[in-house]
Amino acid sequence: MIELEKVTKIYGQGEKRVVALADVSLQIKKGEIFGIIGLSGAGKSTLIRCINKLEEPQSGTIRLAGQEITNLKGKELREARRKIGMIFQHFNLLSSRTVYRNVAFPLEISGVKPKERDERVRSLLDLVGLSDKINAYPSELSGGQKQRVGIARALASNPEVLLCDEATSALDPDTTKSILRLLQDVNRRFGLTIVLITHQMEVIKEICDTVAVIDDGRIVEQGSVVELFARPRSAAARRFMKGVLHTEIPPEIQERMTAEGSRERPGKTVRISFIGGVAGKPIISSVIRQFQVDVNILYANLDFIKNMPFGSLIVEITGDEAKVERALEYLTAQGLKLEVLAGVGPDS
Ligand SMILES: Nc1ncnc2c1ncn2[C@@H]1O[C@H](COP(=O)(O)OP(=O)(O)OP(=O)(O)O)[C@@H](O)[C@H]1O
Repeated sequence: MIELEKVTKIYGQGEKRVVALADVSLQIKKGEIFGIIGLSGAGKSTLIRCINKLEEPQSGTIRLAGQEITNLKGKELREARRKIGMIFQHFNLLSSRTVYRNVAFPLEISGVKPKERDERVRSLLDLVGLSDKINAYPSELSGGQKQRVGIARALASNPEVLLCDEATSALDPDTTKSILRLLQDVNRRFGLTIVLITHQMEVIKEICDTVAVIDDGRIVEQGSVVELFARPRSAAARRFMKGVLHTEIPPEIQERMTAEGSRERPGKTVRISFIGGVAGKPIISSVIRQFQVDVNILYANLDFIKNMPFGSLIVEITGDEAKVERALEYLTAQGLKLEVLAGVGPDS
């Protein structure tokens, strides 16, 4: 749906030269929710502004639904832009217009007849759950309600793509969730492609299918969200995930792992990470039964990435050394990721 090939955008010259995007290539598929995550100044806004041609890259190509937009002008550019809706961090509503007239605005500009316009505005406000605020002014709305108006307005001209520029960054966590649910809903209902830029990994984890990590103007990693969480390759991705997944070993467990005499029998302390289906299987009890080892759970954490269970357990597996080894092999064969944190002989 959207393809970027070696897009480079440079601001300024000489000492003031800033490479905001360096050789950025991305492929965003029709109907997916694609997240772009990066720190402040990484180049996210520049990227999204290049996609709707508010910025002109120095080199590279950008295609939207197969059409190269880089050289479009006038009527053709307007037509292409109509395929793209956009929502913003600070909503960008017109303060002197009511909710109804904010949503009607793009339809007025494109000359949609009053009756059709009225029907469309009312159905959009119904979709975003704001029918009761139809005559309110933006100043009378909460942040979440303002963003709902923004979404209704962006959808007014039936776009194929919705660009979201830090759309939930100004909202509290509960409101963020409700806005993300709404975006997911419109994505599913209309097959709308959503491109979302954010610095919040929670947002990526909650609704994105695919993610690209941007760092200092470069895409350092891209792929499915589940894959990113299971096996982050870049330092930037790992940094973003730290606060989200609680995979850090709690200090109490660290202490226990290093304390003398904490383990009476030989064994290993292992971190087991899992994703998806295995979460529903009784793997631990199978290990105990099949290999006659003891399993002591020291720490457990279960989370969800887009409704997919994702978790980690820290366990002590003790018993006969060969059986412990076989138990670990069995766990690996079940598709679990194992990391030995400490172990073999009894602590003494
Ligand atoms: N109009 C401009 N003129 C000069 N430099 C710019 C301009 N716009 C952005 N930059 C620079 O380009 C780099 C990328 O900026 P950009 O706004 O795309 O980052 P960002 O990831 O969106 O950051 P934030 O999350 O803070 O909005 C930054 O170093 C920024 O200072």
